[in-house]
Amino acid sequence: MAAAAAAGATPATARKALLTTTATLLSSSLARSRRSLSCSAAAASAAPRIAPQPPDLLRWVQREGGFVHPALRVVDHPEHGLGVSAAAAEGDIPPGDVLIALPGRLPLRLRRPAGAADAVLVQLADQVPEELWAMRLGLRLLQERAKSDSFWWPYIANLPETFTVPIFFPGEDIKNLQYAPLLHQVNKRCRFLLEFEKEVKHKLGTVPLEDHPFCGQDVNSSSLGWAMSAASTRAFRLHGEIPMLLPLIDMCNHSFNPNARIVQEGNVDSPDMSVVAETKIDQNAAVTLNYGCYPNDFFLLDYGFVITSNSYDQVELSYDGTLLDAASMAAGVSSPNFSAPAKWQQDILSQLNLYGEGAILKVSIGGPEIVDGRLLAALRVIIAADPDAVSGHDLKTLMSLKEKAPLGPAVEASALRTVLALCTFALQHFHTKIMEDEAILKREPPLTTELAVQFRLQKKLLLLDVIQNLSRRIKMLALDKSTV
Ligand SMILES: C[S@@+](CC[C@H](N)C(=O)[O-])C[C@H]1O[C@@H](n2cnc3c(N)ncnc32)[C@H](O)[C@@H]1O
Repeated sequence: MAAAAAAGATPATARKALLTTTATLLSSSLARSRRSLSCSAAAASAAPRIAPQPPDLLRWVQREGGFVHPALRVVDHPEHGLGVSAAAAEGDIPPGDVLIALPGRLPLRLRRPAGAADAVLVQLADQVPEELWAMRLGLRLLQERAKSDSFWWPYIANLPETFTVPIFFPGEDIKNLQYAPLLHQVNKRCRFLLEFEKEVKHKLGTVPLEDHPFCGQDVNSSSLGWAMSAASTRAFRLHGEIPMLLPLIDMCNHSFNPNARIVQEGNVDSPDMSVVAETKIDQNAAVTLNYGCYPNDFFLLDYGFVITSNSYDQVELSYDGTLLDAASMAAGVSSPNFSAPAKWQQDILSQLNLYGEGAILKVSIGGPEIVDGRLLAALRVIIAADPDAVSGHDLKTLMSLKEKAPLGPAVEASALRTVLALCTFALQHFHTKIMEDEAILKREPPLTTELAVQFRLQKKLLLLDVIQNLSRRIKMLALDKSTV
């Protein structure tokens, strides 16, 4: 098991290319029928908008046949950027009231090709791996952003000019994350953008101007990064379906205890989207949606923010026999055999998908489970070392921390102590101490530093929480034993 937190960095060239402000206007004959795709690096404070004085988004939605509750306003939130709030003096909004409704033509998404330019765009989108769905939608956004007469211009003009996602972090702050799984994802995205820039340039090099999806404008990793980030920070994928951008609805900020939810009606080709009050919304209160119950890796990578005390946050580990032997030895297990499990143990590990071909070795600590069920079951089974003791228990029982000591208090205490050792190993992989991180944050560093340091601090605090929780359980086991 390799503890995951370790420093690494995005290749300098990748970062440089993404941070370079680039906007190359090509043929002057098209200059009046298109808008610049210029992008800049992450801002130090709340992001400015694409247009310095953007049109009123709320009025545009109403003009185009949408509904906006009369109490709603778009307001600046000191920490979350713009947001939707209920105005004072309009009275509370009762649960069930419709807050925003968008007719089917307002959501922006990839569409069936309606011409040669669309066909080229779809061909480009087909080259993007499914996991980077935000880039596919981003291409469509970039297509509309390039047009001077886009139907969606009032929406696009209100989009942030910059994003605080880590692909735009300066190199120092990428290093400041100190957490290998996220560094891996950031590197992957940066590399993809650089490669994709080449593919896009190659493809568009032979496309006639009238079929060019970006009105003849140059597209580089910087503008592609802007588009991917605009989509990942704002798109909704309801019921796992095609992602889409929902004007105005995407001004609502996130909360794990939201007071509103999105409802989708109509058919797939013309979805009618609305936001409905889930609870009473007080005057002046922000309208919030739940973006999902995910770890901070997801929120930082896709949305550019970190949630403190996020109960869904996790530290990722890789199931590895050698490290587990070391951890269980540190926990006082006399002769652990994680590196060489017996045949009957191999069978159970295979059922847990931790052994054999196609095994998924990624496990986690933290989140609602506290200890990944697959990891906990593996620890219990290997430490028990007795097939008869294990045989009477199903996998569900072995995977649950709620099941108190299914294989007896001695096995349980050793398994939990092994997790404690893993937490300690993981803590040691961070280069800084909690107190150092807290001191950095007190000095109010630049936003990207703050995000990186807050991200790693939250991981460490999570590990400490798990250590405290498991220590309590081990004490209880000892008490139970002495009572017996
Ligand atoms: C769908 S947009 C919401 C509108 C956005 N605040 C704006 O200014 O356009 C999502 C973005 O809002 C910000 N945001 C939303 N919820 C947040 C929260 N709970 N904490 C911090 N930032 C938040 C993040 O920048 C995120 O990428």
